[in-house]
Parts: sequence; structure tokens; C-alpha cells
Amino acid sequence: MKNRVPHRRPLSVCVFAGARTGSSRHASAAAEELGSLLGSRGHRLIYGGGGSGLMGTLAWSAHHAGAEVVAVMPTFLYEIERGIAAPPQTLRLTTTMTERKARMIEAADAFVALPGGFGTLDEVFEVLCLTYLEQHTKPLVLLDVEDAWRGLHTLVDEICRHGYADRDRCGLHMVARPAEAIATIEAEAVGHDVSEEAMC
Ligand SMILES: C/C(=C\CNc1ncnc2c1ncn2[C@@H]1O[C@H](COP(=O)(O)O)[C@@H](O)[C@H]1O)CO
Repeated sequence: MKNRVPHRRPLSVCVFAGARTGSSRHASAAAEELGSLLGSRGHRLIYGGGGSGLMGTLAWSAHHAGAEVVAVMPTFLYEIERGIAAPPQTLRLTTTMTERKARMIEAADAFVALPGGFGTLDEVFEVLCLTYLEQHTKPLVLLDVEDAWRGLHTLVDEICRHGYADRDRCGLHMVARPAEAIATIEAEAVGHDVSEEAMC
């Protein structure tokens, strides 16, 4: 299996995912496989912190596969979730959700979105807007488990069809499997050193 060896260029991969597990066991399986691939390829996981839902499944799996895990979390969520077991991780506390998003985006080389709810959607749109406005060139990959992202894809197509945006500036990738998400970011992302100061 070609993805079982470390990638020559370790990346900081920011993964957005539901704070709930949701109703699809395929989504949980995808979160687990993605975490495992991140670890076995030598990548670092940046995520929203905690041990709940798909986020927790992903982070535990990444940790078990040897990935460094960095959690970026507003203090209020940390207080709410501290009772839910999360894997060992470097914790970066922020004051607000907005600050959290900015730090995650700054620190990442690439983004992957698993299925999720409004929080995940908000993060995806933030990255998409910044891509569109040419504020970064970091790839964003939607992991489309059981058509979870089809609605978003259709919405983007409609927005472009009505002339409110140009499709070729959106930079969205949509794939069906975790291995394809890893292959896409490894092909598209440019790694950069993240200093402690830049992370915080
Ligand atoms: C307040 C409660 C649960 C919410 N807990 C969260 N913990 C960590 N990160 C979160 C949480 N809620 C939103 N986020 C961020 O948005 C994404 C998940 O949100 P979604 O609405 O579930 O899609 C995720 O990527 C996080 O960065 C009460 O228990």
C-alpha cells in the first residue's frame, strides 16, 4: 500500500469535521481512515480540539498512527468539552471562534473537510472565500462520504451559473475516499515551517 510510508514532505493538515458522529457509519470509518493515513504519512493534524464526534474519532486515529495532533480551541468550548477524552495533543486556546479559525487557517498547508454541521460549513466557506480572494493557495478537499458535500457542490455550481463567482477560482477538490484526499493534498500543497509564534 503506497500510502503506508511517510511522505517526503510532512504537511500540517487542518481537518474540519462534525463535533457529532452523525448517522452514517461510513463517515466514522472515513474519519478513522483519514486519521490513520495522516499518521502513517508523517503529517501533522490540526483540528478543532476535543474528543467528540467525528473530530474525536479522527484525532484518536491520527494519534494512534503516530501523528502530532494540534488542537486549536476557544476557551469556552474547552471548558464544555474537557470531560470528553481527547488524545494527547498540543493545545492552543483562543478567545473566540473567529480567532480559532484564523489560527487554524494560518498554520495549515492544506485543508480536508469530513462531513459535519454548521461549524464545518462555516470553516469550509471561510477557506473557500480566502481562496477566491487569492489570500492563499492552500488546497481544500471535501471528503464526500455518502454525498455529504453534494449539496455544497451544487450550490457553488449554481452561484457560478448565475454569474456571482467564477468556478475556476474556487479551487475546490471533491473526492470520495480518504486515500484520494491524502493524494490530492500531497500533490497540491506546499509545505511550510510553522514556528511556535506563527502557530499561536
Ligand atoms: C458546544 C457543544 C459541542 C460543540 N463542540 C465543538 N467542539 C470543537 N469544535 C467545534 C465544536 N463545535 C464546532 N466546532 C468547530 O466546527 C466544526 C464542527 O462543528 P459542526 O457544527 O459539528 O460541524 C469543527 O471543525 C470545529 O472546528 C456541546 O457539546
